[in-house]
Amino acid sequence: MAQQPDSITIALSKGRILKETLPLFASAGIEPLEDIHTSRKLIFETTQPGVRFIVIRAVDVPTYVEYGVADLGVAGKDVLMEHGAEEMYELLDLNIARCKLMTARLSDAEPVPGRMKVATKFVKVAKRYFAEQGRQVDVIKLYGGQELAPIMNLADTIVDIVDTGNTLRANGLVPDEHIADISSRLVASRLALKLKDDRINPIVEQISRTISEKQAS
Ligand SMILES: Nc1ncnc2c1ncn2[C@@H]1O[C@H](COP(=O)(O)OP(=O)(O)OP(=O)(O)O)[C@@H](O)[C@H]1O
Ligand SMILES: O=P(O)(O)OC[C@H]1O[C@H](OP(=O)(O)OP(=O)(O)O)[C@H](O)[C@@H]1O
Repeated sequence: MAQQPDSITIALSKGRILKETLPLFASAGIEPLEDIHTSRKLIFETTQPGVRFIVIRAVDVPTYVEYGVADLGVAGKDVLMEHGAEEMYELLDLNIARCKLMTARLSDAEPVPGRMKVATKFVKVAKRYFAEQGRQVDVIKLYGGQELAPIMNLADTIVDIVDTGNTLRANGLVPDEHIADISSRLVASRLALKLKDDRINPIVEQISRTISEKQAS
């Protein structure tokens, strides 16, 4: 379904941040016409004519936005850092899904002489981080459950999201180095900001007000 010139498409990450994202758009008068959590659909018309949501995997949000297929998108800063943020602008810190991107290792791990093996979903972020430190590493790509890698001796260290630290503790790991503070961001395509700013600005301003009110309460 091609985009109408005056329509707005908003790419939402399904998964853990969807539930916290929807009230922010609802405050700007944008609510899905169907239950987004139970439907198998990927496109949802909303209460605002010409504004629709697409609901996709978190890692795919930057792709839809950078190609200008989605005008706006919501994704974690971790996902944006890993993808690279060309052709898009970060408009707002939504202050949801706050966590940290960290390295972690087995609590009884000895220091690694020479090249370190790092397991992670965040290959580019990890390579950049260790390169900046002048440390030699081999990065091993995993798609989840990174905490298993040091236990199984697949890697010496992981780069992963840490929130409560429960997953690390449950697996005998400890957080080590802090790479970045993470939260979800509202991003816009460069094209949409040029061509549709009159439709986008009121949405962004209202969500920004809602975030400020939430922070103040
Ligand atoms: N434990 C956590 N606590 C708080 N925020 C988190 C946590 N884990 C991930 N996040 C944030 O929420 C975003 C979405 O996480 P989610 O688990 O839904 O996606 P994902 O694991 O990247 O996607 P998928 O399930 O499609 O592989 C992440 O990009 C990150 O910014
Ligand atoms: O510090 P905690 O509160 O325990 O949260 C951190 C965990 O949450 C995320 O996992 P997710 O549930 O997304 O699974 P994943 O292993 O597929 O990434 C992340 O990858 C950690 O494993």
